[in-house]
Amino acid sequence: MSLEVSNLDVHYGRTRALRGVSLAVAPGEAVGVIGETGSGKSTLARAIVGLVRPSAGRIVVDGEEVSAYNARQWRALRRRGTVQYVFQDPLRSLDPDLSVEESIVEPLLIRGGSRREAAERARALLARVHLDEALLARLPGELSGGQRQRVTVARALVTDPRVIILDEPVSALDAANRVRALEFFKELRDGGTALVFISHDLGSVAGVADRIAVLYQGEIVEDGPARTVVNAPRHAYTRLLVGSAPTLRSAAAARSSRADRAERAALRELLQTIGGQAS
Ligand SMILES: Nc1ncnc2c1ncn2[C@@H]1O[C@H](COP(=O)(O)OP(=O)(O)OP(=O)(O)O)[C@@H](O)[C@H]1O
Repeated sequence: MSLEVSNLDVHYGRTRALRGVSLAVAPGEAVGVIGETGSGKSTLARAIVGLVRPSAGRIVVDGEEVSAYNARQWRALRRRGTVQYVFQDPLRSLDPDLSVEESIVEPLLIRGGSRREAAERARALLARVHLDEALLARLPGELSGGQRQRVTVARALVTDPRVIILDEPVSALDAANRVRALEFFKELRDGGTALVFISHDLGSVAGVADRIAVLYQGEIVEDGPARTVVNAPRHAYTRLLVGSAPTLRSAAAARSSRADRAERAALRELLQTIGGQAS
């Protein structure tokens, strides 16, 4: 397993934000963690990258029990970049004063790589996320939202992480960019990276997640193959999520003649990947 979380509890003072959470993600597997606001999604992600300390339970990354690490070991692990956390807001993870190239190469330079090698790697990574090299000289403020998100992903990839946690990876993207992003995440997953998608919207990650875990009030109430969770949810809360998922629900609206063709094609593709039907 690339990531194994077992019986994790996290407290903030007297608030118990996570209760006995267990989640395993294999290399080349994509798991969606879905839950409403306050359900504990960010807390889980933050615990996995060592930003909050669990009060009980274990976290094992690539065979190492990181939940037992001290601050120095965490710093070393972060420098290696074995686990990467891509924040929901790309502007939060990109320094506004650094060019795209500088942002991408920074983690490599911190690890002691040469500037020349780092620049070559930045070019290769930009191509990997399907962005033009002409963007290397731009500042984050000079990019579109979709381009910025791809730059943050390129930056996360620079350390060849075993696990990438993506917070709301497609929620802010339009239909065409969403489909492109999902295709790219599939390529990453197929290359052996373990992916964890965090979202409040089941529909937005159902097309790429192999498995979906539903987090409700700090507990995982359902965990199963994405198709099963979407088509035959067992828990009442999951049924509510399926019913209210904007992307899944809007599939019906997209069938109407008013819906624009690109949106309809994107939705069809999304639904096909999870075994649904769109005409
Ligand atoms: N630093 C903190 N101090 C105290 N309580 C916190 C802190 N961070 C989160 N919480 C509480 O822990 C619970 C889980 O919060 P968390 O941010 O993990 O939820 P979330 O599912 O990520 O929500 P959202 O989708 O709104 O980001 C909530 O009740 C929240 O109020």
